[in-house]
Amino acid sequence: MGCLTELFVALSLVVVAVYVWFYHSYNYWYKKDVPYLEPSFPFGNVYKSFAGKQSLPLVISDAYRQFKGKAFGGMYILIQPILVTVDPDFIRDVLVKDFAIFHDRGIKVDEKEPLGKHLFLLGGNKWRRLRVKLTPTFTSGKMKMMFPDDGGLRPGDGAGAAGRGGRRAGGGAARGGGALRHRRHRQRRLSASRWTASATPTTRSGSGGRRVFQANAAATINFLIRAIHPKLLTILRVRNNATAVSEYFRAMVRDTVEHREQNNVTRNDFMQLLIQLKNKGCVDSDKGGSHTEGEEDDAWRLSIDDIAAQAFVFFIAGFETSSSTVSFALHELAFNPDIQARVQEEIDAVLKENKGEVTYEAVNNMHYLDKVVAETLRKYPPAPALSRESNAEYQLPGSGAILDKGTQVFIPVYGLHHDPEYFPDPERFDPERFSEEQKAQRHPYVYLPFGEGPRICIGMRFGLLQTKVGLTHILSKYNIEPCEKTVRHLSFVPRAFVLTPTGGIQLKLSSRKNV
Ligand code: HEM
Repeated sequence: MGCLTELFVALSLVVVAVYVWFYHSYNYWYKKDVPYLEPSFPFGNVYKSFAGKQSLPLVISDAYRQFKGKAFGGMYILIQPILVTVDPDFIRDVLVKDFAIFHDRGIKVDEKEPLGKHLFLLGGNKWRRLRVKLTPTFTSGKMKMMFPDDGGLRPGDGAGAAGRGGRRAGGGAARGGGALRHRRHRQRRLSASRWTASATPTTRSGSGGRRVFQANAAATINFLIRAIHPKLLTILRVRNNATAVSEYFRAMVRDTVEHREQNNVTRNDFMQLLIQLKNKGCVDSDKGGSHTEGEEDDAWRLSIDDIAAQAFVFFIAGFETSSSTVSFALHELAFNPDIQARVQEEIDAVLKENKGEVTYEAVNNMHYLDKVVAETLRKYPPAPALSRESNAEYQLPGSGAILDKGTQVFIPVYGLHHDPEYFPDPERFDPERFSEEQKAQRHPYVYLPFGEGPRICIGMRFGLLQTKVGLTHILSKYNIEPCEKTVRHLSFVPRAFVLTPTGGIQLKLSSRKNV
């Protein structure tokens, strides 16, 4: 009995100590005189995210609406104070002017995870050096090179591992009409995600890729423990669910490299460029021959694990983002038949001029399609928030407050894109928001689907290209309409980091018999 009482007293003391510790932490923004949202024990301001009701980037975008009128505001992920930017001038400072202080994302790299050392996660000099090496893999010359001579990127054209292990999908899947489902693949159904996976050269099959995106409770718990203190992950020996994915990916990259090197196979894809970085430390110039982009860098050739990590990030960053954009665009076009007709008219005219071929130049000549994609990325930004971390103390603009070193700063992209001050009637789908006149009237830092500054999405041009090529192929052959299962106003999966529609997107495709 005595023992039980002691245990009870000890437990009560622990609970009280934790409570006091949390409440003490919740004074952080108050003491700095920074406007903040009132936190509640123990989740701070992210209960909805913890409970699986709303994703963290969307919780942050809601906070943006509450801070509107101020330059920034503070909130808490459990007890971790984070700053949300509101004023577009301040956003420009964080992303560009004061990049030297905010060059990292504040996401810790797991040193034991070989695939973790990729461009998105690395910080400081490691990031800078890698970014310089990888930038030449995304030139317009390289993009062009990835177009096959017979009419552009298509489902199944992915090459490399995708060609060997992947199943061909898409092409005839929706022939004669059918429903388009985003996220799940069934035979005879056209899948936007399957299409972009095959254009990114590292997939064995769509389902392998899918595992990377499986959002689950374990990932959320991992994230929250990290928010209390990153070291707790090591102390508690919490492994994220990445191990199986990591092994799968590394084996696939090793197989592909070995296959190409042993059989002298070369292909026009990212993997080939990564192999050049492994063997020479730089990629061949767009001019061909022995020219290289930059000097050969013997001191740092990428290791096989380095290239696996980059292939992995190209896949995760390029797969769901572009395929969701195709799906979201088709969803909006189904409900806006006049816009659909106009974009189809443009596609038909440009393809006619190009003898029916979907070439790099043809896609770049589709100016209305460009606006449709831009408006899709406004309404549905695949990355609904950006993050940065301060690496030094920082004077907050128009305030006496100093941001401490190591504070995470979030830029609420979704909130900005849905702010009626910048995009009147934000739920309306209107590509004309991206006419030259309207763009010139807007602050440039309120539209950030690819981020901005030196850390802007490195694959932006490729992402836009594969999205437009996908839409061109689909819209040149099919009319898109809502079907009985279509939901007009989409909601989003709460545990996903990339904006993902709950229940997928379901639409009716019917053959355009007149073309
Ligand atoms: C519609 C398609 C895409 C969207 C909306 C998108 C969006 C983004 C965003 C918002 C960021 C963060 C930028 C920042 O923090 O300022 C990012 C980073 C990145 N993206 Fe993309 N992305 C897309 C396609 C791609 C593709 C196709 C690839 C590669 C093949 C790619 C590779 C990357 C990489 C490696 C980074 C990290 C860059 C760095 O930290 O230096 N993305 N992307």
